[in-house]
Amino acid sequence: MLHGTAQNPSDRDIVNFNFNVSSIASDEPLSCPPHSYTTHILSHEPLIIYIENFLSADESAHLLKISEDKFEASTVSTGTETSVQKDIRFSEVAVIDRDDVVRCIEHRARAFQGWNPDLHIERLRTQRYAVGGHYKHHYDWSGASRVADRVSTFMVYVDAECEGGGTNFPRIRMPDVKEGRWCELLECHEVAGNENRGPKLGVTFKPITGNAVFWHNLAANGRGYEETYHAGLPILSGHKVGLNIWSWGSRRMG
Ligand SMILES: O=C(O)CCC(=O)C(=O)O
Ligand SMILES: [Fe+2]
Repeated sequence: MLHGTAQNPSDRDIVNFNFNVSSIASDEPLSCPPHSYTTHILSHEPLIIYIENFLSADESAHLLKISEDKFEASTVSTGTETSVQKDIRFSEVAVIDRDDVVRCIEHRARAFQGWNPDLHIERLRTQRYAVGGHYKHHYDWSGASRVADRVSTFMVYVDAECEGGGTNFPRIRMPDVKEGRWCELLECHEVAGNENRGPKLGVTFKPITGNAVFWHNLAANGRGYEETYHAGLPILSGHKVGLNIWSWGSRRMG
């Protein structure tokens, strides 16, 4: 069991956590339809990879359908108390059933990370934001246990019909955006005459339906990356539905 304080506020059910209970998706064999996606490395340390077409249109539609009657107000937790605090997190969360479509998405997330036998996928959740919805800056790793933690995150955009609502990492440097396609995927606020001032700190991923951002939460020595501090920025118009895929693994303290 893991004991301690979850910094990620949503995770009351993870605090008393056991790898053999239902919060972790098992990895029974199944046959999944072929699927391909495109990856772009944004950062090596911490590893951050942008994934285009992580979900097919059919998978996104299916996730929305099975989530619809399960959404509940998102909560935050201080370790001992769990409550709705809309100034910190204003959204709804649905813990979704593990049908075959969902299990194929779990399977894709495991395969992406190299089929590591020590890696366990937490039950998938969708998260819905309406206008004004947001999630203030936080870490997905908890640091509460020396044994295990959320080693990685996929933030998947299931339905992103919105202005605003980007996923913001204030401590990550902007890549060089003069060439390539980064400005399709990231907010690029070019200031005229600013070309020589070097890379800007702070990256915001645009929410684009079907795409995902993947990152490592822990360094090789078990330290939680402070650079993974991130937020779901407020929705200015429209709505956003995300999918959280968190992988648990052992935390080796160096
Ligand atoms: O909605 C987002 O862009 C980020 C959500 C998030 O960070 C989380 O659910 O842990
Ligand atoms: Fe997060």
